[in-house]
Amino acid sequence: MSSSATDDNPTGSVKRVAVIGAGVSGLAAAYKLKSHGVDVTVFEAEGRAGGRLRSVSRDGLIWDEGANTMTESEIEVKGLIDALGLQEKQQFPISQHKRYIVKNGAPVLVPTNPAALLKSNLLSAQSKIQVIFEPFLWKRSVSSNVCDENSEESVGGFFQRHFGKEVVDYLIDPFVAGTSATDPESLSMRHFFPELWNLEKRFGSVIAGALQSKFFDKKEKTGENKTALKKNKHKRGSFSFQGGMQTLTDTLCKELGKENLKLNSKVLTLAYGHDESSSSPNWSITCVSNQSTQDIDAVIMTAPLCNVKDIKITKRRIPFPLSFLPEISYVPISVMITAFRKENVKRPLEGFGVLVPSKERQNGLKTLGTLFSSMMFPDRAPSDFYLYTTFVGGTQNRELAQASTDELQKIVTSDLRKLLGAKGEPTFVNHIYWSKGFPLYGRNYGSVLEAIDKMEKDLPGFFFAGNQKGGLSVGKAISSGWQAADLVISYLNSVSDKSA
Ligand SMILES: Cc1cc2nc3c(=O)[nH]c(=O)nc-3n(C[C@H](O)[C@H](O)[C@H](O)COP(=O)(O)OP(=O)(O)OC[C@H]3O[C@@H](n4cnc5c(N)ncnc54)[C@H](O)[C@@H]3O)c2cc1C
Ligand SMILES: C=Cc1c2[nH]c(c1C)Cc1[nH]c(c(CCC(=O)O)c1C)Cc1[nH]c(c(C)c1CCC(=O)O)Cc1[nH]c(c(C)c1C=C)C2
Repeated sequence: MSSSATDDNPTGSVKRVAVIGAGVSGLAAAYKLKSHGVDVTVFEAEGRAGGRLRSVSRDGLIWDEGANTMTESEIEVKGLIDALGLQEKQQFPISQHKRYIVKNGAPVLVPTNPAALLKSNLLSAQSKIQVIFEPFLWKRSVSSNVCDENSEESVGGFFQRHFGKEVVDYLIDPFVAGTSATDPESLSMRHFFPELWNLEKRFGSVIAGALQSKFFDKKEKTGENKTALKKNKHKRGSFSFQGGMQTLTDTLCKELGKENLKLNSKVLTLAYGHDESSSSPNWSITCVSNQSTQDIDAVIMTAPLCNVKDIKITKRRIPFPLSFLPEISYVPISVMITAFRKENVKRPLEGFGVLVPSKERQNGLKTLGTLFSSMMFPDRAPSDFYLYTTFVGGTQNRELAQASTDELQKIVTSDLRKLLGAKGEPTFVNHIYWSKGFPLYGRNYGSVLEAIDKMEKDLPGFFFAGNQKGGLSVGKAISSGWQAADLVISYLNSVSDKSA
């Protein structure tokens, strides 16, 4: 092992870290560790890197089979994109704020501000009044209003208390469908919207709390250069990259170097403990290809917990049973890519896409929603075609998620006919089925986080990252990888200090 003392590496012995999983969280963690002079190896079960970032380019079409867009909401994201020199490749969707929700069988433009919400016909007058009076009805002083701190209240229950059933049906329901393929009743408010959950605890009213905390944020931000904030205004909101989202993970792989990425290397065992050759305790890993890697100082795990359960872990040669890991529910989802000749789409909508509330199943609609992929990114299809990405299934219809391609094509084409006036059959179809698309942030999610904490506490140098800890989005996955790398760096420094 090479050794050279640097600021990042005072003891001179280069530390070795294993990252399990080459999805965006694992690659972000590995990139951060390598930037700090750590010898990092990423082990990936599949024959490709990227995980749920998977872009395809074929027949003049470019589409994403996993994540389609991301945002810069997390501070680590902008830094990473800048460090990778990807700003020039960022693609911001044309008219991305034009989003539609179906009401009474027809797409309605989603209002982008409170005034527009009050003018729109998405909500009835009664619901609008309930929204207007929420800040007054839910003042913190009326403590009976605020739910019990530890209750596992559902997202639907929380929003119905504050805003009524119609807001749940026509705003919250499509939002959670469009951001996690779930439904308001199956999600835990505390775990899926932790910020709003805390706003109610602090302020009572969600609206009053959001305004005040946004106000505080603004006050804190006055120190920042206001023009810089304005300059970056267009940077807010969703974006992708030229070639699709996988451009991000491909770039991370390039920076990491082929020699540090082991594909087709599903990790089977993790062993922690002393071995003869090393002075300090460390980890060893065996993979499906019978490769064994010794003398590892720390491990970052980004594989889904359902896969972690299959890994044999030992601690000082004693089995470390994972029976305490709770059952995690995953959300199945099918993604169907379709292309139609423009002359065969009578009512094309401009913008980001359309969401179908579960209430609209009564109008015969069966999909969760459709992204207007070539409207957002015109270079993704020939100029005389529209490209769409439609989502089917989720917790609202697990069976439909695993329907056949032919059956799904019928369902998707029928919905696009109703919503966009699509005629005939698509000229191109591609179907991807994710059996475990998303971890479900359900009401038992506290036990999942406790189990993750227990592993990190009981296994020295073992850290979790990924979309099961801290949120589903690409940005949150990057942030969790970044934070795990920081924890590893601190851990390695503390181990070095002890042995110095
Ligand atoms: C259909 C779909 C659409 C989405 N759309 C969006 C979107 O528009 N915007 C957004 O922000 N987010 C979106 N997401 C969510 C986002 O893509 C994911 O949450 C995020 O990419 C997860 O990254 P990750 O690194 O945590 O996990 P993953 O990408 O799942 O990576 C985990 C990796 O671990 C590997 N692995 C598993 N077990 C082992 C093992 N034993 N040994 C070695 N490797 C192993 C897997 O093969 C995988 O490559 C979407 C997700 C899906 C499924
Ligand atoms: C119709 C179903 C889905 C669509 N995209 C996804 C599903 C299940 C997957 C998905 N999309 C986003 C995320 C990240 C969520 C997060 O926590 O940030 C995931 C897992 C991005 C996203 N999609 C929508 C919103 C509001 C967001 C958050 C970021 C942003 O504001 O862009 C809504 C939305 N999703 C879909 C459509 C058609 C749509 C709105 C019209 C497709």
